[in-house]
Amino acid sequence: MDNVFDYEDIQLIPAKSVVKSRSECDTSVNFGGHTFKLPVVPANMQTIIDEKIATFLAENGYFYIMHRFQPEKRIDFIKDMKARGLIASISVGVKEGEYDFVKQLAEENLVPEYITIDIAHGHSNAVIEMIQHIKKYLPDSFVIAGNVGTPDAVRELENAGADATKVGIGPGKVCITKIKTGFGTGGWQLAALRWCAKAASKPIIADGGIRTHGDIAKSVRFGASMVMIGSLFAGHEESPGETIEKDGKCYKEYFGSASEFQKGERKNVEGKKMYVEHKGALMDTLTEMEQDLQSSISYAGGRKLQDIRKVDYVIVKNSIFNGDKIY
Ligand SMILES: NC(=O)C1=CN([C@@H]2O[C@H](COP(=O)(O)OP(=O)(O)OC[C@H]3O[C@@H](n4cnc5c(N)ncnc54)[C@H](OP(=O)(O)O)[C@@H]3O)[C@@H](O)[C@H]2O)C=CC1
Ligand SMILES: Nc1nc2c(ncn2[C@@H]2O[C@H](COP(=O)(O)O)[C@@H](O)[C@H]2O)c(=O)[nH]1
Repeated sequence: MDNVFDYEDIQLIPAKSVVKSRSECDTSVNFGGHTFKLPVVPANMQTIIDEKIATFLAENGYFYIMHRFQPEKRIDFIKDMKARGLIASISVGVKEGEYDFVKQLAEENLVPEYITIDIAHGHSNAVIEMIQHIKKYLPDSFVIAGNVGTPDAVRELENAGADATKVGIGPGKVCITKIKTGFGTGGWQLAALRWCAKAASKPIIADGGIRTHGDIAKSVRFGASMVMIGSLFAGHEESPGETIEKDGKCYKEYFGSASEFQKGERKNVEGKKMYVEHKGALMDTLTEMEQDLQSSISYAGGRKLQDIRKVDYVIVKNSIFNGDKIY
């Protein structure tokens, strides 16, 4: 790896605008055969998404991935989404019971449009075997496999049959993998994304480390088809986490999927819990993301999302925030 950088080390270089209004810029993306309003998906974590939010997102044209931490609810969830004519997008793990679950879906002819294999270290035989198992029993499901952080891993999972790979090991806000293990893409997630995207022949989801809406445009520039975001989606009125009040302010919990709060035990803990300030309605954030991304497209001198891919960039020596708080 030569140039190593992260989101805040990069600025995209503006090109002459070709639109009269930013509202002309189209942020939609085709991913896995469906078109979504934004190249953004809330993280498949228990304090970020639940059945209600998934339904809201699907009804309003946004991509979603339901988490896998209440496995017993997944069958009813898929049935419910199908009954409403909505896309079913679920997560699975790699333990023995998950193989039976996939077979059960096939037997009941319940075919989710998207299945995400959600594993910390996705470059493994366990994930490769699960990809092959899903492709055998549910060949029409679009399989997203992860997480990975190297071109080798991307190639191997694609060759095993994955339709998309998810890149990001350790850049998450509630992640402590980098501290506990010394490994990952934390601190150079954007460069890792570029590295992986160069090797990929199928779409990539950039996962973790997004701290501002501008980071979405940067992810697209460096090869992401979709961007998974946790912390920016935490703390909304609709968010599943517990709400607490402190010094007259409301906060909501956001915890890692490998935290002891998720696992119920202190074993192989690689995540923590934090409280984020209450942010209001989820729809307001999605609307602001869309407006900011429309603006990004206009600065790219384009009309559609893919135009961001063509812009130049510079690596800035100091933090682009110059010590300022982000907001
Ligand atoms: N994106 C990221 O940076 C990270 C995300 N996470 C999230 O935490 C959740 C839990 O992840 P995960 O622990 O994978 O899921 P599971 O707890 O379901 O573990 C999956 C299986 O993989 C094994 N396993 C876990 N880690 C490794 C490893 N490093 N090497 C070899 N085998 C391993 C586990 O066995 P055993 O437990 O016995 O080792 C288990 O059999 C997921 O939602 C994941 O996305 C967690 C860490 C990093
Ligand atoms: N190392 C860990 N990573 C985790 C854990 N739970 C979730 N995640 C990853 O973080 C992103 C969200 O990142 P954010 O910066 O947008 O908040 C999520 O999609 C997972 O990939 C965890 O316990 N440990």
